[in-house]
Amino acid sequence: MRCLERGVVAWLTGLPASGKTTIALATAKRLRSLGYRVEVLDGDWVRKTINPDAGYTREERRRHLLRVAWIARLLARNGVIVVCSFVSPYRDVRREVRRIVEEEAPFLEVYVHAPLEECIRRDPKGLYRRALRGEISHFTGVSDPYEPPENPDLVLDTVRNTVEENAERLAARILEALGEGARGSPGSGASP
Ligand SMILES: Nc1ncnc2c1ncn2[C@@H]1O[C@H](COP(=O)(O)OS(=O)(=O)O)[C@@H](OP(=O)(O)O)[C@H]1O
Ligand SMILES: Nc1ncnc2c1ncn2[C@@H]1O[C@H](COP(=O)(O)OP(=O)(O)O)[C@@H](O)[C@H]1O
Repeated sequence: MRCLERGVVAWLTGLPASGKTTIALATAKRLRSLGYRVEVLDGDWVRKTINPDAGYTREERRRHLLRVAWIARLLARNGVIVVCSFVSPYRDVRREVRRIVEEEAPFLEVYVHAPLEECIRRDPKGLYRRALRGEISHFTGVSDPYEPPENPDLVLDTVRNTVEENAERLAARILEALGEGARGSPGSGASP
């Protein structure tokens, strides 16, 4: 197991069904196989466990995401690589998240991109179908806005690229932020 003095937070933002969870898990698997300690904080999981009362109004999402930012910060300052996957649709809230994390650890904003029509086509949970019928209020992409990042650290296109290609790119970007070198080879800059 590699021991980093300080980790990093990679924050995946994108529409529902854009591929955030899938990429987060594939990236974590890849980094763990290289010996890094990785935590994935995912919207569905956090909403089931830590934040069971969080709803989807703007203010509820903001409170939910700022709590996650603090958890991610604590983990990262203790040497854990944290991959967060949240719709996190509002630019100003993502800015607040970055500010919280960057006081103690590097932060990467990662835009997981697929066009809305493709997300609607995938619809793995059937939520777009329900939202389009008017059964879910404040549904991102349908009845609530998604504000794309203006200056993301990385863009992952989930139509053109496979899950594995995107996971490889994200893992490489994370290792770069850690100063670990592109392939994370042993002895390439890990903290003593
Ligand atoms: N109204 C509404 N808007 C957006 N998403 C909704 C909504 N209601 C339920 N869901 C499902 O909840 C997942 C989003 O949770 P997040 O915590 O990532 O959202 S947020 O960052 O607080 O905006 C999101 O999961 P993902 O598909 O994994 O993104 C949806 O499946
Ligand atoms: N290149 C890709 N990257 C990620 N997901 C993809 C890709 N191609 C198809 N998918 C599918 O899209 C869906 C994305 O779902 P999920 O990862 O839960 O997205 P999100 O967490 O953004 O809601 C999954 O069913 C996944 O198999």
